[in-house]
Amino acid sequence: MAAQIIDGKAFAARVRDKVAGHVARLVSGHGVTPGLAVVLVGEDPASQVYVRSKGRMTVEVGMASFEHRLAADTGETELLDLIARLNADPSVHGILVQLPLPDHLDEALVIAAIDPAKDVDGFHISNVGLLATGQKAMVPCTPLGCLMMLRDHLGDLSGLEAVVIGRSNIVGKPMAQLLLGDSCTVTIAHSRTRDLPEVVRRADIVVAAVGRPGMVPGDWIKPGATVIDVGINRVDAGEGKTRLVGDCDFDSCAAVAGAITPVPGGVGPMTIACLLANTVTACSRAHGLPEPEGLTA
Ligand SMILES: Nc1nc2c(c(=O)[nH]1)N[C@@H](CN(C=O)c1ccc(C(=O)N[C@@H](CCC(=O)O)C(=O)O)cc1)CN2
Repeated sequence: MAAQIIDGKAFAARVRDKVAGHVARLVSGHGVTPGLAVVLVGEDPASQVYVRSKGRMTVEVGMASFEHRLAADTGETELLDLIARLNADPSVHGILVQLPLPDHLDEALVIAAIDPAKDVDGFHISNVGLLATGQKAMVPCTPLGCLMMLRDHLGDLSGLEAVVIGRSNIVGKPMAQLLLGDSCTVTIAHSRTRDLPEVVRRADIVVAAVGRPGMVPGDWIKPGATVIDVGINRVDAGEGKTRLVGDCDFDSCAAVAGAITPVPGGVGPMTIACLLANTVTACSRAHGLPEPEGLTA
């Protein structure tokens, strides 16, 4: 069986079009322009690329982009002061601090300083709690993107067996909450899980989010299952070059699965599209206006 390839790049473009439509309605109907502030501390090359893409795409959908680039040795007080100013700024509806932060900064403290209503990453403990209790939350962008692709591909997810491999706060745990919210039977597997291959073989939906290149081989996959590969791992491609691979061994998984996301071009592009979706949602909520349809969990 050859799996259907779920084209995250094309899906993300459709999500951005929907966001642009909602932004246009906010601007023309209510005189409100959603604004997203992105804070980058230091010069991590991958983060610089992501932040540049975020700024460009924010402007492309008609929103205001505020970029704050701080030196790698920026102190906690200076960063917290900036967040306090962004929290108080009515033209800023979404705040994102690009991760990872330099080692001397306390990530949990910095995230806790963001106004939960502007926390478009969905990492603030208030949003984590709201999601876990099935209430209206800001939902982390990568899992939200995975959920959108799953719903689009499978329709109703209720009753399906889902296995999430990885228990990070950013992907694994919120992904499991979202799947539970859609009435899947959810298992979170991790490095201590006994007989991981057998656990994964039960799954109608596999979400791999461990950051280990090619860890999931095709013989772990139930025939016809939907495989969402969140891994973005840069590996040696010889001759001084590198290439990106996922957590799943693509060829062997694609031979068994019903559908699979590629790396690159799968989950990755959905992360930024969902950040834009969360920003327009945050703006709508801040102004007591209807939320965009199809862009939330
Ligand atoms: N505050 C946050 N920091 C980070 C997040 C996040 O959601 N919030 N996620 C990642 C990085 N990230 C966005 O910030 C991100 C990662 C990957 C992609 C993407 O489009 N990847 C492409 C490949 C790009 C490449 O060639 O390197 C793909 O998979 O096709 C977008 C955004 C960590 N930090």
